[in-house]
Amino acid sequence: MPSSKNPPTDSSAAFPFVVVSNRLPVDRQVHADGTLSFRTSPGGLVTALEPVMREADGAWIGWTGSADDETDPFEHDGIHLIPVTLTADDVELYYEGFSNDTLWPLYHDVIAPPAYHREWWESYVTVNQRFADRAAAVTAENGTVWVQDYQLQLVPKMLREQRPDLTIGFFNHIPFPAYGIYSQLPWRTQIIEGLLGADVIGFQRTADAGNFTRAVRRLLGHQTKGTVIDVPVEAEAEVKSAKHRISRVRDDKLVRTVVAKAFPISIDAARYEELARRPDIQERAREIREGLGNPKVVMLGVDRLDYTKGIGHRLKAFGELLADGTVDVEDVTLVQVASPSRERVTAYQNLRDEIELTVGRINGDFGTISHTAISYLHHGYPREEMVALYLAADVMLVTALRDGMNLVAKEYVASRFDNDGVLVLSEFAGASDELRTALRVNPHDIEGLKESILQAVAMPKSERSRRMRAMRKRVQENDVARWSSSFLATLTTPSDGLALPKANKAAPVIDTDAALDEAAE
Ligand SMILES: O=P(O)(O)OC[C@H]1O[C@H](O[C@H]2O[C@H](CO)[C@@H](O)[C@H](O)[C@H]2O)[C@H](O)[C@@H](O)[C@@H]1O
Ligand SMILES: O=c1ccn([C@@H]2O[C@H](COP(=O)(O)OP(=O)(O)O)[C@@H](O)[C@H]2O)c(=O)[nH]1
Repeated sequence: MPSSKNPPTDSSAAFPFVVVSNRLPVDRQVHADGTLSFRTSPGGLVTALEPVMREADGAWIGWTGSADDETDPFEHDGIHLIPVTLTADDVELYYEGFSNDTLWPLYHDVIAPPAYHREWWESYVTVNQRFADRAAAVTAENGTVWVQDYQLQLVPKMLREQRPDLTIGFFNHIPFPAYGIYSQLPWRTQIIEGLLGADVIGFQRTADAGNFTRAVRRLLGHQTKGTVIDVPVEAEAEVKSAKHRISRVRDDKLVRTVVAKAFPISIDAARYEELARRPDIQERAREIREGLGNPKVVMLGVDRLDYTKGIGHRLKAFGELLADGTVDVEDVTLVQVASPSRERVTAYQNLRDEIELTVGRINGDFGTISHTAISYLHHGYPREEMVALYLAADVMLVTALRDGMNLVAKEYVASRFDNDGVLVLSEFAGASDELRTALRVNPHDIEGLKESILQAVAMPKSERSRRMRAMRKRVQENDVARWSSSFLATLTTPSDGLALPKANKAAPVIDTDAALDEAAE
């Protein structure tokens, strides 16, 4: 049932291509004097989708980041933005609760314990319906809707029920857990059914797609082959509208074919290199090093302050290196950007306390009047400053315990047009599938992490350059434009790459009108 918030926009505003994500790329802020300002929303989803949307003539549906904000649709940077209102209760139950205290820890291998509350689930259903209604109201006939991420997993099914004419894609930016973990979720079947409303479901890693497909088999018993899932067709409208994806399988059953496959996300690599080549940004990088007292080695960590990012493990390794004297505070400084995130969720508040206590202890124990061991920054910085930090850093530390992709790792590589710098990269971040010449680490193994940090600090220039060149090639070739075009190509040309079951091979596409007649007889 359509929800009352944000009633459908005028039908004249119909977009052939619509992206739906929890967050819009910017928070629109109205100041007391009536002036407006825009602040970039946190996180890699926005970093990745912004360039895609600037190229596409579509609309982006999402939340502005403030409770009870009833902002009308507006244009920003050439992108048409359509806000969805979240009340203070929605923020607490749907966003902070079910999305970030149930799904987030569950999907990140229960690093923190997920909480299961029925009222959070109810709010998740209500808010997903609101996003689906909004998309249904603004998308042109036979248009394409691309739904993003774990906050909106019910939207594909809800949207298909209202608008079977649409082509629907879904991309999951975070890991999809193994069935042994996923099966904890009291609403595990509803979520899988929600996702199967899409025609193509994208994941960061092949392992995530495999975990999802296994969950589909275990919970629903649907047939799967390779990346293709056969979903039995129930509604007549579905058959009539989605001809190209309907096929007949054994026993004359009609199925929709859904593709579940890895499409590793990336960044606008050329844009990062362009920024890194700017003289003012290079000057800023020099200033940063000077401000730190020109240490021999600058190490850098950049993360949302999130327990998945392994910031504590990184600090432990660095603290032990200082304690055992292998690293001298006069020579090596760690800059840790920990940008504020989900600050009302208890697990995030506890994490902040822990991290800040550890930083304080390490600085107190090892700092000198002229050198601080860790420069800790609890801020969110604009992209230009991020690039200056990347240029200033000899060693980049990405030690996530679990991470969908980690765009910071790719941004570091894209910015280092000088082919210098060493990336220490957790094997539990999606980026590690591609950046094979990084120093790959298991962040739980503190001894191994310490050894890798020492190896990075002492690495000869020729080896740094060889490793960085290989990673740069990969990031330049597989940039965000390639990510979106390969996803959208799979979405809009469904026969591409489909490993159809044997019974379908002779006639993968059927005459659906005739099939309906037959079914009616
Ligand atoms: O919107 P927030 O709750 O403030 O969180 C920010 C975003 O965090 C997550 O980002 C993920 O997407 C990145 C791009 O694909 C990926 O590199 C990273 O590994 C993920 O953690 C989240 O998935 C987004 O929905 C949030 O907007
Ligand atoms: O102060 C900051 C910290 C981070 N970021 C950006 O936030 C994104 C983080 O994405 P990532 O995939 O690494 O992790 P997520 O936060 O999405 O889990 C990257 O584009 C960073 O450059 C930023 O612009 N300013």
